[in-house]
Amino acid sequence: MNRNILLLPGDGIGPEIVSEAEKVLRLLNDSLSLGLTIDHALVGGSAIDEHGVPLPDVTLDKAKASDAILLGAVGGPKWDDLDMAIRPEKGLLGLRSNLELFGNLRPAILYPQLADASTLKPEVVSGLDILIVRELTGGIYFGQPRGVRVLENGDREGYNTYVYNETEIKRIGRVAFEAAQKRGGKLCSVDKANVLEVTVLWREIMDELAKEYPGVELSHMYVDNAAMQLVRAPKQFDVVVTGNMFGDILSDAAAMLTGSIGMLPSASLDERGKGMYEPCHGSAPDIAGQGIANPLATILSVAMMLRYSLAENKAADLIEQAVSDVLDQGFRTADIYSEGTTKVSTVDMGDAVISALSKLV
Ligand SMILES: NC(=O)c1ccc[n+]([C@@H]2O[C@H](COP(=O)([O-])OP(=O)(O)OC[C@H]3O[C@@H](n4cnc5c(N)ncnc54)[C@H](O)[C@@H]3O)[C@@H](O)[C@H]2O)c1
Ligand SMILES: CC(C)[C@H](C(=O)O)[C@@H](O)C(=O)O
Ligand SMILES: [Mg+2]
Repeated sequence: MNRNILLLPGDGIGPEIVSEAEKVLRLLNDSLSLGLTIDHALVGGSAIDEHGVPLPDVTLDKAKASDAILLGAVGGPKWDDLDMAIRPEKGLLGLRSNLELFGNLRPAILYPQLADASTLKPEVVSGLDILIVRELTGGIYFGQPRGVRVLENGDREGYNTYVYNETEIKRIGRVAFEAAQKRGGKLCSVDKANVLEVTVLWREIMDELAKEYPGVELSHMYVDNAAMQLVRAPKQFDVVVTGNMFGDILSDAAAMLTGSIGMLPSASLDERGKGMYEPCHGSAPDIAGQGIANPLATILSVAMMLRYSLAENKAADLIEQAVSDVLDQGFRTADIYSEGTTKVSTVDMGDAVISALSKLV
């Protein structure tokens, strides 16, 4: 069966990490005869430089025609002064909304070999395995009206709208309940229902859904407490479900529990399981071009792609095993380096995964 995979390297470290992930994908494609056709396109700042817009029609058309997409990262100081409507980030947001990728899965798993790399005490994070389910196409990111206006007194006022309708809450809720059902059976819904009406509705709907999933134990937590609990006792969580902005923030915090944001992959899925896969981190302009970025989050995103969009579970398992083997061998990029391990570059880390994978296929 032929499947089309679109690679969108993007900006900053994006091209560096996506080319390591591409090596992994090509090796598996060849050795397991996965029938994947791999194409590339521009998004974000690189698309602005070439086409004047962050999401050119040619990229969107290719994305719509593909079976799965792998994205590196977008953005960087070069484009920070552009109008909001044409910033690189709009390219990513446009892909998410045009493809209706509302269900964002961000698993934070601590590889035991990295217990020392986390800034938290090993006993706090060892064995950590949590899943953040973030709503990705609604909330304050997309609510209208939005903008900056001038008031009668001449003051400028910025405004955004935090809005969720029942349908949007229900569909992300179902993704989270179903994930919890397959995992540890615990779901924590994170909101700000003590202040924001939109999240009062969110909480009501999660309670209604809970009746359909008797095997899942639902709890609620305010987002400020959730941020604190994530660093105090993260292992109390199994699945966390939350809105777009809270999920963005909490997943970066969760990333540090795993040692580095360079370890956190993600899947963004539509109703039918078509997906875009990307590391949770950004384009890291501070280290771009130095060849030191950690490619593992992107490589692990390929594993999620194989599992969720391509039903190639064996290939996905092999990638995760290879990553674990490489960590066992002591290879570390700078962000996860600790004494006694071997510091390697982005390309060396990619090569180490390829070499571990070659022994497994
Ligand atoms: N999905 C995306 O495309 C995405 C996500 C987040 C931020 N961004 C964009 O990226 C740009 C930079 O944002 P930021 O600095 O706030 O966040 P960032 O995630 O790019 O970087 C934060 C810190 O983490 C480090 N880091 C990130 N990824 C790493 C990796 N793979 N290996 C080692 N270290 C890594 C960076 O060096 C930096 O110190 C902005 O333009 C932002 O809008 C894009
Ligand atoms: C770049 C930005 C639009 C994006 C977000 O806020 O969703 C990023 O931070 C992420 O976590 O994927
Ligand atoms: Mg983010």
